[in-house]
Amino acid sequence: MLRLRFRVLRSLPSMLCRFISSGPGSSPAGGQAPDMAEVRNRLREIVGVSTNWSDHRQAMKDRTSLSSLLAKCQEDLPPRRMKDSYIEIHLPLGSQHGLREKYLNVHNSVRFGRILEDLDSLGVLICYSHTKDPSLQRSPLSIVTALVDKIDMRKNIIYPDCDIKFTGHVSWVGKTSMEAKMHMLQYHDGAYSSVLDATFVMVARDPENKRAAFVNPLIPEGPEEEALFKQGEVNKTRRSEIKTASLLKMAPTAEERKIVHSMFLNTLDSTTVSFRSRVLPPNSVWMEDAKLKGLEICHPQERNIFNRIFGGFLMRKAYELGWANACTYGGSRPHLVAVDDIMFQKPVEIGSLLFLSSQVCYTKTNHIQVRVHTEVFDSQSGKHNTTNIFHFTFCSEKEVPQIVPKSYGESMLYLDGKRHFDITFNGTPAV
Ligand SMILES: CCCCCC(=O)SCCNC(=O)CCNC(=O)[C@H](O)C(C)(C)COP(=O)(O)OP(=O)(O)OC[C@H]1O[C@@H](n2cnc3c(N)ncnc32)[C@H](O)[C@@H]1OP(=O)(O)O
Repeated sequence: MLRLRFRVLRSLPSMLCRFISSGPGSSPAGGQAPDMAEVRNRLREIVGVSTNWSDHRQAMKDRTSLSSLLAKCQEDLPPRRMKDSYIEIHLPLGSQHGLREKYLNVHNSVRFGRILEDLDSLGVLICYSHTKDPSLQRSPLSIVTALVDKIDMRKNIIYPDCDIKFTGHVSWVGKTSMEAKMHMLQYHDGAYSSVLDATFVMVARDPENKRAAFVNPLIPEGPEEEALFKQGEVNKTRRSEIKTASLLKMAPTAEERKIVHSMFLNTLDSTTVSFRSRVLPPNSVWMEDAKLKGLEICHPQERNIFNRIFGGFLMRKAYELGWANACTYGGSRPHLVAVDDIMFQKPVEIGSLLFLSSQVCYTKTNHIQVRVHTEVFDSQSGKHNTTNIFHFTFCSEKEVPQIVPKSYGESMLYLDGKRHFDITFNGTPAV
């Protein structure tokens, strides 16, 4: 897999105000950059949201008047450089005991769902920094998360009592969309080392979040930035190719058809001459028995700055359900290897009933590929609408049973899971 490293900008000073950390714990000496609370406060200021749910209608009305400030075309907006959006944020787990509780899991590690929430907020702030117009107090743009393209884990262990640092910047820009690259590092044994690299795609909308809005162009400076920008173009093309070849639109490849048929033959009952008698092979689990479901009532507390459900909250809930499914399936504690292609297809409205459904869809040795599908129920139309699809790759402590599809639909889920798994390990689906 192509892994571009971002060295030049890491040394740039933080763009925001500084805090000083105090108290014992595994923290580097000296000042600290802003924390996550500061990120969220900054986002509230940029958008101008109400802090009380009872005022949200008025706040939304106030934002509507900002529509006249939107650019008519991208060329009207001044270009930005990567360093204009560079941000460094600290999560002082080493020094702030109170904060640790929020992040701690029962395995004395960090809750990854919380990290997903932080990355989402940070990604949005990075994009607001890219599009910042210094002459305006509030941004007319509503910037939403469209996609988590990839999160690659570099370490299995995240210590709950050592400081964490996030860095990130806009790495590619389209007309109305922006790619944000973020890195998470942890301070341990006297130095910061990489924990994960993430790539998110954010989309700019008008103040009412009804139509797309132009964003400032990005001018890469120097060979490293040019390579990052080119990679953004490659990512866009890859995404569109994957979308075109989706099993929801196209038949599987010849190789994939062979895989499915061989699994089918492997489940036929050799004592009967029937296509219908199916027998589960040893050390296997039928796919229909590897689901775990959940429900969330979407309360105002989980709203984002645009009065919809916060994308990070959706990711945390989906991740935790997916993790629980992998844990039940594998019978031991799984750790996350990669997250890829989390799609935010539709906003989730406050008050929605959110149905989450996780499915183990592919396995290999001790790896488990889990897909989580979320949908909302519209009580007026009686219809369910898909809002998100999440893909997580986990690694279990021991070898796991093989997942076996029974129906044609399950076979497609299996192949889709395999494609995601192959992307994680080979950088491309092995089709
Ligand atoms: C604390 C604050 C955090 C706030 C963050 C959140 O919580 S946000 C909450 C979670 N997220 C959401 O609710 C978003 C839900 N999804 C949506 O509303 C919509 O699907 C969307 C706005 C993302 C996209 O809508 P449309 O598909 O109609 O957009 P449209 O076709 O006009 O495309 C606009 C631009 O987005 C890009 N685009 C759209 N979907 C994309 C995807 N899955 N992956 C990559 N890029 C995508 C297009 O290429 C285009 O870029 P170019 O114009 O450059 O070619």
